[in-house]
Amino acid sequence: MRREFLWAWRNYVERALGADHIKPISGGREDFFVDGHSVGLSVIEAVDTLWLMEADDEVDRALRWITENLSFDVDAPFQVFETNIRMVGGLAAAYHCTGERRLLELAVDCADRLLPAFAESPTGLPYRYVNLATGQVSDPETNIVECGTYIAEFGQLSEWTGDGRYYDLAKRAMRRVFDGRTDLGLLPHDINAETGEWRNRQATVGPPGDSYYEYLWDGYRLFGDDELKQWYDTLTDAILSTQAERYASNLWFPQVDAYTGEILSREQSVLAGFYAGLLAESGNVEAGRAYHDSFNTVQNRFGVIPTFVDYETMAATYPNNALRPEFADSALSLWLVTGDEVFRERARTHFENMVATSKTNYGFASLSDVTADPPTQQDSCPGYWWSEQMKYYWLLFSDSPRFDYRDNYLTTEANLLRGAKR
Ligand SMILES: O=C1NC[C@H](CO)[C@@H](O)[C@@H]1O
Ligand SMILES: [Ca+2]
Repeated sequence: MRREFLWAWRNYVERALGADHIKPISGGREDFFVDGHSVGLSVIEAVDTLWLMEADDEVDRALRWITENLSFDVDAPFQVFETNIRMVGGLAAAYHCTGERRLLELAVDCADRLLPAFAESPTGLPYRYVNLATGQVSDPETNIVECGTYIAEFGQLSEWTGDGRYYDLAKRAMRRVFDGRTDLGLLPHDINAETGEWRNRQATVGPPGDSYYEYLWDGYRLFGDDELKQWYDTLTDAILSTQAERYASNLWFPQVDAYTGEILSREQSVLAGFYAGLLAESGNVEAGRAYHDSFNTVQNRFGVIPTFVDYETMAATYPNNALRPEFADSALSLWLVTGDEVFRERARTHFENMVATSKTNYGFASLSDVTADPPTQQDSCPGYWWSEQMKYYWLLFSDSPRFDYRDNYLTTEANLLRGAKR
């Protein structure tokens, strides 16, 4: 795992250093946040993984690029949610691992440029975009993930700086979402930031519902906020009692109408696989195990889990897979909670199948069709690959001396905010 990661890293450094993404087939460069202007996303995503792998010369090289090149003074709209979980979170994790103060300053600078999206909103639900140079906000047509996935990173900044603004703004948005729950205790997923009105009826544990639930629990775990736990418990009780479905002896979470509970779709997103780990972390171990078992059935059937599978037919309704990490994410969480070797076996298969299907000339490629023989590749490697699955595999198999296996925390982008042992 370490050899594969460092091989891909060295190719990135040689061919695309500073680009948000490397194009792993052609060796080219690709922008993520803003067309025509990269901010070194893959460097920021890779730092804590390199550190945990004890590749300290590469950590130094990454820090050198960041301190010499990274600036958020960019006159363009950045997506608030993605900028937080990737850039604020990545810099915060790099600071947690290395203690390099400049990284904290950059994380705070980035977060400060995101704040107008919250402060300008009449409801406290953040706009989706903000211009990092001018503070101009845009797009109120948002969802509960992009409104409620900040408290881990923002709360950590409040703790480190003593400025409670970050935590308060993140929590205010989460409260507004929670206050909109239906009589069934379920949440639709699309919402208008200016009016607070729901824009749809469908509830999902997949995107764009997923990390709202994740961060309610994480905010409680990280900062001891019992109110967040109450909100999490209320919503999770409703999901387990109303949304869960046992089908062909597997546990699934179909999309349902938040007001009536009627099943709207039996498609499951590969991203929903994170939920198995969250359930286990929050005390619902059997449900977490059962949901991971369900996705393991899909991994065994396809080799690489398709972006969407219909669990009634077990057909891939959307056959691509952009190197999605969630099955490995929840395998690590379940292994940390239960110690059960089965989760390491499943993660090993996930790793081996990824290498067999995604490895290409200069790195690892997203797949356009996992059902093709062999699966077809796309010339793109997402930033989360550097932060997520390679870190999950490493932690599962390395017994890293730099990671506190008993007391730790990884964000939804696998940024390490607790548990680095320097
Ligand atoms: O929470 C997230 N959602 C989408 C990406 C991984 O699929 C990643 O950015 C992160 O894990
Ligand atoms: Ca995630």
